[in-house]
Amino acid sequence: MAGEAPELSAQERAGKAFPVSWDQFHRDCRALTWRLNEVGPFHAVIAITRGGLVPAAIVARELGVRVIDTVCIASYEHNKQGELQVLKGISEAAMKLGGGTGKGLLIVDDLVDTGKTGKLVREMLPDAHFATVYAKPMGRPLVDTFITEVSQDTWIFFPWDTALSYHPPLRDGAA
Ligand SMILES: O=P(O)(O)OC[C@H]1O[C@H](OP(=O)(O)OP(=O)(O)O)[C@H](O)[C@@H]1O
Ligand code: HPA
Ligand SMILES: [Mg+2]
Repeated sequence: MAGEAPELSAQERAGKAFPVSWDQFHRDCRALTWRLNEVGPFHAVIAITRGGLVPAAIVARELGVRVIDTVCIASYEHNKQGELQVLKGISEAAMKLGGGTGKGLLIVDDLVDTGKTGKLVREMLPDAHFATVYAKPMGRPLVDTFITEVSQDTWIFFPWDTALSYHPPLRDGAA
């Protein structure tokens, strides 16, 4: 259909790799907080698990927010997206802090890709501020604040999903 991104195979998606180190991730989260500090204050941070837990901890620490809640959503099996499953909704206490619509609440996730996860959480908290560290073009319109945009066919490798390992030289036989 016109205007829609073509379906990419797992290999194509994994082809353009964007590996992120712990150091880089921490820096990017701090940069995100600088921007969010202009928008707040926030009553609470809502982390979209699991990927949003790490940036939420860093952002909450920098902003001095001590109330942190989770919305638990699963959809990807490796790099293939399936049906979205809400495993746990937002707590009543956090809902109350956001006046039922999310006003004054900060939703944090590691990234938006297709935007499906972000859209679902935005529907739960329409007046909340939604921040991610990274954004791909399809999901970008859903995010209020982010730090780095990567292309739709890039796969971001987070430090908690990776480990240091041997990488063969580019030129055949150079090892
Ligand atoms: O914009 P979308 O295409 O919806 O994708 C973005 C979501 O996908 C990943 O979560 P995932 O469902 O893999 O779960 P995880 O956070 O537990 O790894 C990521 O952490 C975002 O939450
Ligand atoms: O690029 C990505 N990297 C890691 N997890 C993801 N979930 C959706 N897109 C991505
Ligand atoms: Mg996630």
